[in-house]
Amino acid sequence: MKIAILPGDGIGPEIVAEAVKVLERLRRDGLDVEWTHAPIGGAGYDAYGDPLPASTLALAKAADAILLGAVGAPKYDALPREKRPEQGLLRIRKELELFANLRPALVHDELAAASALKPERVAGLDLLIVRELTGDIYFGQPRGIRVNAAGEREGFDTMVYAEGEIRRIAHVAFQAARKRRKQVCSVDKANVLETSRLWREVVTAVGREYPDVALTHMYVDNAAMQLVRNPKQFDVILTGNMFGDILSDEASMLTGSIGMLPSASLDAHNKGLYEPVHGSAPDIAGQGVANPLATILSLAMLLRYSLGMEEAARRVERAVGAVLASGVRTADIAEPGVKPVSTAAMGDAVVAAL
Ligand SMILES: NC(=O)c1ccc[n+]([C@@H]2O[C@H](COP(=O)([O-])OP(=O)(O)OC[C@H]3O[C@@H](n4cnc5c(N)ncnc54)[C@H](O)[C@@H]3O)[C@@H](O)[C@H]2O)c1
Ligand SMILES: CC(C)[C@H](C(=O)O)[C@@H](O)C(=O)O
Ligand SMILES: [Mg+2]
Repeated sequence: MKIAILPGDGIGPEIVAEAVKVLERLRRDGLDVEWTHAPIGGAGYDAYGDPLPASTLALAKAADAILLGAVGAPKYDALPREKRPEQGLLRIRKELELFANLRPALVHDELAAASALKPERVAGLDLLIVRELTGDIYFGQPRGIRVNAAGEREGFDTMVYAEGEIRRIAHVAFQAARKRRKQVCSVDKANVLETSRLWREVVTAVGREYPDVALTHMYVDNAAMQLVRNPKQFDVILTGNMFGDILSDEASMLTGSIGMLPSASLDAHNKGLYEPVHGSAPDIAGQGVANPLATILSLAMLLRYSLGMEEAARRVERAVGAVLASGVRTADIAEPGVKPVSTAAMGDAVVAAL
């Protein structure tokens, strides 16, 4: 099995190095995997003048799965849009048709005290955000900055969803719910947006094919509030690209830190790109303090969904659980009075637990 490793920018290379340590350990134990590194984002721009170099895309297409760190850094902010690091990520998602973004928010008991909420509100929390990833206002045309009739510049984007795009992501959510607690909450803004009215209609129709799964609908503003008020009411949250982006960062704080949240972005055949939900964290990049667990847990998802190596995936997740139980903490999840360890020490602890 071949994995393309795309570290990216900022803390990306630091956290990905720890996931690679885990892979090295698994390979020593007989796992049949090999991997190749390639630049993406700002690193791609620096090397080839393109945030998604053709060689990186070719490597990603040829691989069985992709592990990505994060992209983006302030030094690229002034570049035209197509040269900016984030475009590398958006393009690889689109090129590989990775329309299904799974973002599980799971509270490890040991971290309940680190949650933004009271421990009893989040203890045992296990929700899954199913975010559509290749449509919505992220990709809709037209978009740009133009001069309006008053002679003023105005920015505009287009929010658009085709029925087929809604239908296929809805199926992913209902199928996921079948393996869980059989509840889907579809999140939209159907009281205001036409896109959302169609979204609700199509999701409702797909829901009829899953009579064993309970479907509810919620407006996104209410969902943002309910996630904080009573997150355990949710099993699977199904939503579009932009709402899912925002709600998943919010959900991360229920688990203690954004440094804990992994993700899988899958195509129709479970080929996937795996990455932490967080970004390149320029404020802490280069300091060796970032939490690598979201990336290591993304590797576990990669082993499970794209390589079919369920036992190896569980082994990695158990190792992370054991490390948390032993009290090892990076700064983002350290309780008051606990001396945090470095990124590398956290990776070493996971390898040792393996
Ligand atoms: N998937 C991605 O590659 C991705 C995702 C989000 C943002 N970005 C990009 O990253 C850059 C920075 O964006 P931002 O600051 O809004 O979001 P961010 O997620 O990078 O950082 C937000 C905050 O969370 C902290 N944080 C993030 N990951 C952490 C980790 N593993 N351990 C400890 N703390 C962590 C950061 O230090 C920062 O304080 C931007 O260029 C943005 O476009 C990329
Ligand atoms: C960097 C950005 C393009 C990306 C997104 O908005 O999808 C990020 O925030 C994410 O959550 O993966
Ligand atoms: Mg995001």
